[in-house]
Amino acid sequence: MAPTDTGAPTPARQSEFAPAKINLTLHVTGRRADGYHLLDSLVVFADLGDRVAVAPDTGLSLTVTGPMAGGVPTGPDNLVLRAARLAGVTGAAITLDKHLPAAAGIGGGSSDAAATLRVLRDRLGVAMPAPLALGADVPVCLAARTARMRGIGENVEPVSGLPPLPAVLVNPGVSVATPDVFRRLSRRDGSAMDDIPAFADARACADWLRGQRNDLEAPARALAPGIGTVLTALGDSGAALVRMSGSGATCFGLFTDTATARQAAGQIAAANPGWWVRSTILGAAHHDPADQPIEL
Ligand SMILES: C[C@@](CO)(OP(=O)(O)O)[C@H](O)COP(=O)(O)OP(=O)(O)OC[C@H]1O[C@@H](n2ccc(N)nc2=O)[C@H](O)[C@@H]1O
Ligand SMILES: Nc1ncnc2c1ncn2[C@@H]1O[C@H](COP(=O)(O)OP(=O)(O)O)[C@@H](O)[C@H]1O
Repeated sequence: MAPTDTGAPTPARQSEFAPAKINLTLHVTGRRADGYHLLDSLVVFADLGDRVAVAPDTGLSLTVTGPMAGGVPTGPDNLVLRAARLAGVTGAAITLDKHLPAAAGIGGGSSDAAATLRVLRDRLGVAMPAPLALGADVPVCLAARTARMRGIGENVEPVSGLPPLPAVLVNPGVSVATPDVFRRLSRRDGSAMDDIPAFADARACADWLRGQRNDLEAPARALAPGIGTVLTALGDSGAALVRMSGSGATCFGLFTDTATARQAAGQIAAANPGWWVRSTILGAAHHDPADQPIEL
């Protein structure tokens, strides 16, 4: 690994939080000649996620641990190793502690890649490569703060004025492949998201969001009908707004207070033992005190 910019000794092991990404909205507004879709999305981050730790070593290696490690690739295809290679790193022992479901529309892999790039840049002085090469979601995950994402994902504009949003995330344990969901879109020329106002509170934000969309929700539901069951369960639990994130299958419910969100999560989890259910706060950038502030 390259030395730090300051010339100070490189610390032995550095770690970084990789928060879950939630698309509060996801409008598909066009399609490029190469098949990638133009998006307009309000993206927030949760206070739960994975953790990437990097220690200097002679070769490049990855160990995947944690409750959601099952099924996550451990070889060169893992986005953490792809990120390290893209940054030109050849000597690092990386540990990925996995808490987010994979292929779930909450950017687990993209956020892991972004956290790897952040730890390499901010703690270890490695030059930042162009993140889009790792996936359309990686630029916004690099910012790891509330943002409006446009283009295919490369245009990331910080957004302020969102209150912290108490929420429940639910994944029914079915994974849907992102390309399959985009392929099933019935139209690709939807309207852009409305301009984002400042919100007095979580209810005002939920009210505004009701007038926006996730255009991938209908095609994902057609591929995985279980998504509809999750949305119904969240709606029945008293959420002010329910929607799918990204290309699914994870859905979120927004609540007006944390206690109600926690109670709803408990009820949904008890009734559906196979589901991944978590209460969280969305939109408060980086709850992890170990992390550095991120500049866009
Ligand atoms: C849909 C979104 C919304 O935030 O989230 P997820 O469902 O993945 O969480 C992202 O755009 C996903 O980003 P990411 O998962 O990094 O996508 P990539 O690896 O670049 O692309 C996977 C595939 O998705 C399709 N794709 C992705 C992004 C985009 N703007 N247009 C597309 O058509 C393409 O078929 C591409 O081959
Ligand atoms: N670190 C990682 N964590 C999760 N999935 C990964 C990782 N690296 C590569 N992948 C692959 O990336 C795909 C997309 O994963 P992920 O980013 O979690 O989902 P999504 O794009 O739906 O938000 C998965 O199918 C998985 O095989």
